[in-house]
Amino acid sequence: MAGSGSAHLRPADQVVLRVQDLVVEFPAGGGRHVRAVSGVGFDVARGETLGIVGESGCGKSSTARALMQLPPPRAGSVRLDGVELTALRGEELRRTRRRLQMIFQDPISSLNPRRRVRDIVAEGTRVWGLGAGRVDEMLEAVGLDPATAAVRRPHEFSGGQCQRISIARALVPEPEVVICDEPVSALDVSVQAQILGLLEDLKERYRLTLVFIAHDLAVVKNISDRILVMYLGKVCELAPGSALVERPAHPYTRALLAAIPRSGLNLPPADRLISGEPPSPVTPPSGCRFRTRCPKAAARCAAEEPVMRPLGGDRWVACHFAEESDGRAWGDGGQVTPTGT
Ligand SMILES: Nc1ncnc2c1ncn2[C@@H]1O[C@H](COP(=O)(O)OP(=O)(O)OP(=O)(O)O)[C@@H](O)[C@H]1O
Repeated sequence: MAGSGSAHLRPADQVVLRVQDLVVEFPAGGGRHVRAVSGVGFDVARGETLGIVGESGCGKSSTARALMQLPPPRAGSVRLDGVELTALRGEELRRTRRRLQMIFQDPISSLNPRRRVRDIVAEGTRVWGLGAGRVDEMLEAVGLDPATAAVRRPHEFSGGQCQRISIARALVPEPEVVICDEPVSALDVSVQAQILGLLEDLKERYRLTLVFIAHDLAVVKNISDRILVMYLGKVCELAPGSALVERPAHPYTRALLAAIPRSGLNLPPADRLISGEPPSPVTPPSGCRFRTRCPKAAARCAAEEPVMRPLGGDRWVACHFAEESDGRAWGDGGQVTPTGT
């Protein structure tokens, strides 16, 4: 058990997706392993949008793929409506996975360039035996004209339009949960807002539950009901979106917020809050993984790994020294030391 604890998980009957003690590993040469995800746990209520944020390499995509069982995690539990996905194989897994679909970061490379849009979006209708009318319905739902869009190929569309096609393809199998892995990161800022708005509309219209992954807290803060912050393969904070933004408890969350221009918080400039790269997940620091970059690190942080503990108001944090704060308390100019020092 990797230390994040399970106290922050809700009873299973209140959630549609429940993830517990998730571990994802990759071979790192010389018989060693990268533990990309190290004991992550969270749950998502039906109709909720859970944002997952953290720097590049913190394990967001590995978590997303493990939810889909692509590939199955090294350890841990992923329950969809109480069904343990990690225990399913073959046809049973394929059938259950229909209810869980994914949208990827790079819309252009995730679409087969040789196929016409109708065939790309229709993939799910053939696999799942759904009527072809679903293709036109989904293209319309994402704001594309089926009459003209369906016969064209991906290279004839802009990045934003390609992401609309990806979203249509993901919605064809009538999923309950959609995992959006950095769906706007590759798009122009002007297009990002349109795609975010579209996802929110589709969520309402098709009663979807969303897991929304981004490295940029500015992107998730407006669309997430709750936000989970990851650092080096672990959860460090989980809270309702507004509370997390207004009263960040974990020093790492504060650093992420400080990186957002005009965040409204009285935080020191981003470059004073966090610097350097995260340590390697092959050899993570002892105790708290953030301690090598944390301005508040103390001896206890190296000796004892913090577990998730409640702060009230459905806020949870894995930090020995996190306190109730309205954000202003952070304006003390704390200096994050570079990695490895
Ligand atoms: N196929 C792989 N083989 C080896 N290591 C991997 C593999 N995929 C991911 N990793 C490593 O696992 C860790 C987590 O990567 P992951 O892609 O899940 O993070 P992320 O937060 O999604 O980052 P990004 O936004 O850059 O994709 C990183 O250290 C990464 O180098």
